[in-house]
Amino acid sequence: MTKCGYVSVVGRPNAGKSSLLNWLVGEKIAMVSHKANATRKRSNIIVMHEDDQIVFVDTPGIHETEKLINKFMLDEALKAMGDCDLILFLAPVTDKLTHYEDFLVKNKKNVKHILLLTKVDNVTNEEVLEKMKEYQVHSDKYESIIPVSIKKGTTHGNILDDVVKHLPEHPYLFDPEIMTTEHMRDIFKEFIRESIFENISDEIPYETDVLINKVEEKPKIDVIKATIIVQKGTQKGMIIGKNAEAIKRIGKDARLKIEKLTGRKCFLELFVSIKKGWTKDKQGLRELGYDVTF
Ligand SMILES: Nc1nc2c(ncn2[C@@H]2O[C@H](COP(=O)(O)OP(=O)(O)OP(=O)(O)O)[C@@H](O)[C@H]2O)c(=O)[nH]1
Repeated sequence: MTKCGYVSVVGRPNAGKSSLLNWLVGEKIAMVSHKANATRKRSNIIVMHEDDQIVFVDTPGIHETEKLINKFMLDEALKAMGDCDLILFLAPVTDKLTHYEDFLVKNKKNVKHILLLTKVDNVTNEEVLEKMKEYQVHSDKYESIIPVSIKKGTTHGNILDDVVKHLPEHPYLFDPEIMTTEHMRDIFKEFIRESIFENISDEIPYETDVLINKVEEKPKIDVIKATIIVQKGTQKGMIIGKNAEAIKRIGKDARLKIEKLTGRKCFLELFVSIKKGWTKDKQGLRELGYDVTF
């Protein structure tokens, strides 16, 4: 009998969740960003490990703030934690234990979890061992503790073998041929958002979102039209940039990512539109495709 189950990837913003998932999948599907809070919506990422199937649920970082968009993110993270068979808790090696201890309190259903110490390339081996010793006070709570470095490339096998050990015997939940249950449109949207984060400094990227207006598959090329939504005119100016240089860079970066994923040529046309206060407005969030239920 095959093993198959849901695994939530949880940790504070910037803990390295998307990087880890990308690395495990070996394809650029989950969104990676240098800034916190880039991952807003949950997405399933399916990894076949030998004959077993792992369904990773990417969750936003757990944190509390005032803005509605952030409340939604916390809600999603907690929902994912309660519903899964296993949690991978990511703790950057330089973090104090407090984030992990907060998580233990929030993990009300006591879902089994593996503790991953991330970014271990930032410190010496002695410091890694020292941190692992600190976590020993909680050794009755986690299944195992694994140091990870995406930069140095610790072997995937260890993590996936360990994950599968804790999954139930179950038939596949998804067709093994598909990498993700996310609609292609959602992936294109994430690529464009990621390119905004990479090209625009400041707080602006947090106040933008992207709508995919149209995807048309022509015989030799995919034509994608998308709108970047901002809150104010000044932000629109920043996104477009002097002589439209910024938006050209965003468009080019996003197009290359899309072409790499689909293996096809792509024509990406970007528009910018102003929609005041969308991060605080439930209807506005719904229109952007967020499933707001609270
Ligand atoms: N040195 C080092 N940096 C890493 C490693 N893994 C991730 N990073 C960096 O850490 C930053 C955050 O990584 P992400 O994968 O976007 O983090 P996240 O937890 O998904 O962040 P949110 O989406 O904001 O919740 C990026 O700049 C990564 O390049 C690692 O193993 N070593």
